Amino acid sequence: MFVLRQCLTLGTKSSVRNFAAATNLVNVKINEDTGVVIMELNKPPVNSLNYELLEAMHRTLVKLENERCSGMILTSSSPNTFSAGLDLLEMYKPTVDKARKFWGMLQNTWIKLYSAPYPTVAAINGHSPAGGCLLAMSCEYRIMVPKKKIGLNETQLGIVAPQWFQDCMKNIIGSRQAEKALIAGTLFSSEEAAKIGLIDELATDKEDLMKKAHDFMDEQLGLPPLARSTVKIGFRKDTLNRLINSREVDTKYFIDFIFQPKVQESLEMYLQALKKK
Ligand SMILES: CC/C=C\C/C=C\C/C=C\CCC/C=C/C(=O)SCCNC(=O)CCNC(=O)[C@H](O)C(C)(C)COP(=O)(O)OP(=O)(O)OC[C@H]1O[C@@H](n2cnc3c(N)ncnc32)[C@H](O)[C@@H]1OP(=O)(O)O
Repeated sequence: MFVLRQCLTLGTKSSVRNFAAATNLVNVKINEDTGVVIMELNKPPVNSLNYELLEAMHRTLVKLENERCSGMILTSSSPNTFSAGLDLLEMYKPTVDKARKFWGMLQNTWIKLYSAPYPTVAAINGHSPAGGCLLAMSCEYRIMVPKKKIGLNETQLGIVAPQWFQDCMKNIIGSRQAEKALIAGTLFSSEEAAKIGLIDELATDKEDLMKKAHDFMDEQLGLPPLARSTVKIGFRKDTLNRLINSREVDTKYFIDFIFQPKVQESLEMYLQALKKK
């Protein structure tokens, strides 16, 4: 399979097609021979997840349902960051309507990504805090370059990782480790994340990252797809249903929380600190 992949990558015949996207916020390429898709987040400088980026991801995930997609590798075009998490400007002094629309799109995107029947790999080529970590945790397998940071650091910002973010972490590293990490808002180095199982593999560099992502994909493509996806969804259904059955309550928590003056103050201070860096 590896030889086949090399031929497809290096061969003269171009079997890779750009997947028509209505925006350049995501670059999507599908290998027409293998059906493997690479979705690259492309919102410089740090892929902060605003409504438009989430909508572009969601639209792509919906489109992939009608394509011969056998698997998806999620990565980023930024040299240093996989995703900086939710765009803080979506939470800082929004209108209620804007906040509601934003949160709804985040929920939609997560539900699609978490429940994708095909194998999904996060090729984490840079920092991946908070919502960035959520995206990575929603994939089935995580590979990361060295010396970057990943984790749910919301507490450090004076905000709270929603239940479904927390559930994703618990499912990966276990309840005790997750509780400690969530309370402290720990950002782990790539190396620490590998030790506790938050990521599955460390890559040596970006080239090795993509090679390892394709290796994982090759292994998965050798499995009977229906059996594979049935087991996957079986493992994920409780976490999915917990949000699906409480979307409205979850949105209300989000809105009530971010509109508190103390939370707005924390966000303002954090945004200023980021700008001053
Ligand atoms: C049980 C639960 C019950 C109830 C819960 C109820 C409610 C929940 C309520 C809220 C939930 C919210 C959940 C939130 C999730 C999130 O994802 S919040 C976002 C957290 N993200 C971060 O903390 C990361 C911040 N960014 C960084 O640390 C760094 O930028 C980086 C390490 C990612 C990259 O570093 P550099 O390469 O050095 O880049 P710069 O820092 O210089 O940044 C460049 C540029 O981008 C701006 N920026 C960075 N991150 C963000 C962001 N997340 N949003 C918006 N903008 C961002 C930064 O300010 C710089 O801007 P300029 O100075 O160039 O204008």
